[in-house]
Amino acid sequence: MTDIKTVGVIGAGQMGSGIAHVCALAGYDVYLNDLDLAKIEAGVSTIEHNLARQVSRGLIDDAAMKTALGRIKPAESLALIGQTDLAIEAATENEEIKKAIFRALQPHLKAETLLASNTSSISITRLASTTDRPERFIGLHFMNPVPLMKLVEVIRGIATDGATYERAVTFARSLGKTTTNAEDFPAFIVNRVLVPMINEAIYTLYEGVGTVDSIDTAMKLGANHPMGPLELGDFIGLDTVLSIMNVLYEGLADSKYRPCPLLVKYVEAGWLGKKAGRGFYDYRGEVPVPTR
Ligand SMILES: CC(=O)CC(=O)SCCNC(=O)CCNC(=O)[C@H](O)C(C)(C)COP(=O)(O)OP(=O)(O)OC[C@H]1O[C@@H](n2cnc3c(N)ncnc32)[C@H](O)[C@@H]1OP(=O)(O)O
Ligand SMILES: NC(=O)C1=CN([C@@H]2O[C@H](COP(=O)(O)OP(=O)(O)OC[C@H]3O[C@@H](n4cnc5c(N)ncnc54)[C@H](OP(=O)(O)O)[C@@H]3O)[C@@H](O)[C@H]2O)C=CC1
Repeated sequence: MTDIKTVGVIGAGQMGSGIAHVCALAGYDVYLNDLDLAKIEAGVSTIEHNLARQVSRGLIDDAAMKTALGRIKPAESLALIGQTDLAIEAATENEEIKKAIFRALQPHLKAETLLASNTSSISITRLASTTDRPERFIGLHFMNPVPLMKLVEVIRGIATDGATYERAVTFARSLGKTTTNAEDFPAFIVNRVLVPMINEAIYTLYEGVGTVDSIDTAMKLGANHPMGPLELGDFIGLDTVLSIMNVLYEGLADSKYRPCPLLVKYVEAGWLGKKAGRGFYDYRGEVPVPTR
């Protein structure tokens, strides 16, 4: 059993809302924070939509949905997050943003609060070093979409102690997740393997080897991937894909990780994928339409 009762989630985007969703369903009281109340409310309505989908599929009942929603409280101030037993940061994949969040949270933290980051790629050791408790700081890397994906990667920074690791693993398992241990190197395991594959698919498009449709169809039917790599890039968010490639490129100092210029162009255009309405597909109509 976990001794954690309350969970704070910072960032109410696709991952923060998913983490709040599974925590509330598992019985935790959740405080959800973002830059303003409108963003928190948007996160809560995403959770409501995704819980309703689980009800319609017979995975949970109506009462469980209502109880879970009742457990999620908006936290406009980080002061509320600092009083939780476990604070999970799930804001934009940018090291400076994440460090600024942990610095701002610092004065509000109760002594026992455990800190976690859902970062996809950034050093847990570096993020932990901005806090007063690197021994109680850990990477809890959930997968997207959180309610459906079984894995949580657990990443210890250089100073993370054994008790924190055990508590984090017990917590993730209490959400019905399976954990794997990854060492603290750029992008850990899943994204070290997955994101260069997505970047390579974008090079394949850039070099004219295939179209959006032929590349995704090839990988879905030829390699049994549930989503094609370009659809998956859009699903993750192309800003996040680019950030991860940059962390790999800089952190491993190897040119094989250079981000594809076409990926950079899409991000510069604000075509960030599904969450922005447009990426390698245009999602604004009835069905997604390839943009190349
Ligand atoms: C970047 C990182 O740091 C790490 C990562 O997470 S990498 C990404 C890892 N994830 C993947 O690789 C996912 C690959 N895709 C899949 O496995 C499958 O397509 C899937 C599990 C996502 C969906 O499978 P499915 O249930 O057969 O699809 P379907 O019922 O049609 O649902 C698809 C839709 O529901 C979402 N979804 C379904 N149930 C959901 C739930 N309970 N909560 C949230 N989203 C849900 C999907 O994202 C998608 O959205 P829309 O319908 O709103 O457009
Ligand atoms: N997308 C994915 O598939 C996965 C992502 N991750 C990781 O999860 C994290 C979040 O990603 P994701 O949910 O996809 O991104 P989103 O862009 O969907 O959400 C990020 C949210 O954080 C908000 N935010 C930015 N700065 C702050 C701040 N200072 N305080 C509070 N909230 C802030 C953003 O607001 P605004 O939009 O106004 O900037 C936005 O609402 C990243 O670290 C990412 O790498 C991990 C696993 C999978």
